[in-house]
Amino acid sequence: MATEAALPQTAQIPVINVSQIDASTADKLVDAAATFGFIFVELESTNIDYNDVQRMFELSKKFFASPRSEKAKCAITENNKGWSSMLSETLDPEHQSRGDFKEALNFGEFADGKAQQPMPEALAADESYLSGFFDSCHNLCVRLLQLFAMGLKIDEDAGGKDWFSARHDRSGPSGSILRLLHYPVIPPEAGYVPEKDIRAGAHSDYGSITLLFQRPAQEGLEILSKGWQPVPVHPEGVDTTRPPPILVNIGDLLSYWTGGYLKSTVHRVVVPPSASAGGEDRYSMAFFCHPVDTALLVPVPSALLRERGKKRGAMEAEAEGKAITAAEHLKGRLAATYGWKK
Ligand SMILES: O=C(O)CCC(=O)C(=O)O
Ligand SMILES: [Fe+2]
Repeated sequence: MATEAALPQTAQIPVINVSQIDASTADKLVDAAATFGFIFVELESTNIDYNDVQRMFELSKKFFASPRSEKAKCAITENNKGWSSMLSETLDPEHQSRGDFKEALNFGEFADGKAQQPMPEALAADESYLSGFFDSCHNLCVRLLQLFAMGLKIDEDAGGKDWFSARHDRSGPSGSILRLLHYPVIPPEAGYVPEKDIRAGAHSDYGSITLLFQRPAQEGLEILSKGWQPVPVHPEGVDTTRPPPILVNIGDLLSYWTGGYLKSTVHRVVVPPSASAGGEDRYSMAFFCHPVDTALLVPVPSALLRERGKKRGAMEAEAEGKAITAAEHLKGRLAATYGWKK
């Protein structure tokens, strides 16, 4: 359920401190998610250590710099795990000959510190470290899901603040993915055209919530809100000497689950014109949090949604006796994107 957020031209995505699990933080998060679908979360207010973010970016660089033949051994498969390069479906065919605009490495859930997919040679020694970072991202998502549940005023007798997190408890397989992204610089002689050289095509994310880690001075993300609006790495009011805040956005599944109340906002990546004159490669990292595959997307028992929600998404499906699971929701979204058979 991708929508265009009602973000006024001049509005800023709010920056929220999530160190407290309390009603005021919860209300701020839900407000931002219902208005913009995007929220900045102060990194220092989370369980994630900036040294780990930086080390992850070092590992990412190391992997993407490794020989193509090695990366190809971990090529992405239908389970959405592995390395993909130049996602051609996101690019205008007239630009195909330019080569790679973007490559990515997706890690699914680890089990006891072990990847459940071919491990790239360049990262083999860091498998348990990557698994630990995956866990930290998941734990932050659990905290955010608790805050969302509080802000939505989920009925206490139905599970209250733990209603979403109980459905993201890692008791079974899930679609959660940790993704490393690399956008190589386009050489100036390639005739860079900012409006055409889209590095990641317009899309919305599939899962519950996404954490996006951006690097200082590596802008490029834009969100669709009455036209394309650039998203800064350091928003106004956050000193550039501080770690960039984590950008959190709502995915299609959580939007579907809440009848569209929380917005899954369309976004894309361009490399700003200033980068055209010999800029640097852009690296980013995303953690896509999904419920366990078996979670049934029934209407959220929320006082706020009963009051303000629309009979859409999970609310409509339930009324028709067609509630789907998280796995079915994801399968539908992947099939729509990659043309894989349902
Ligand atoms: O690289 C970015 O900044 C955004 C990536 C993204 O939106 C995605 O992978 O879903
Ligand atoms: Fe995205």
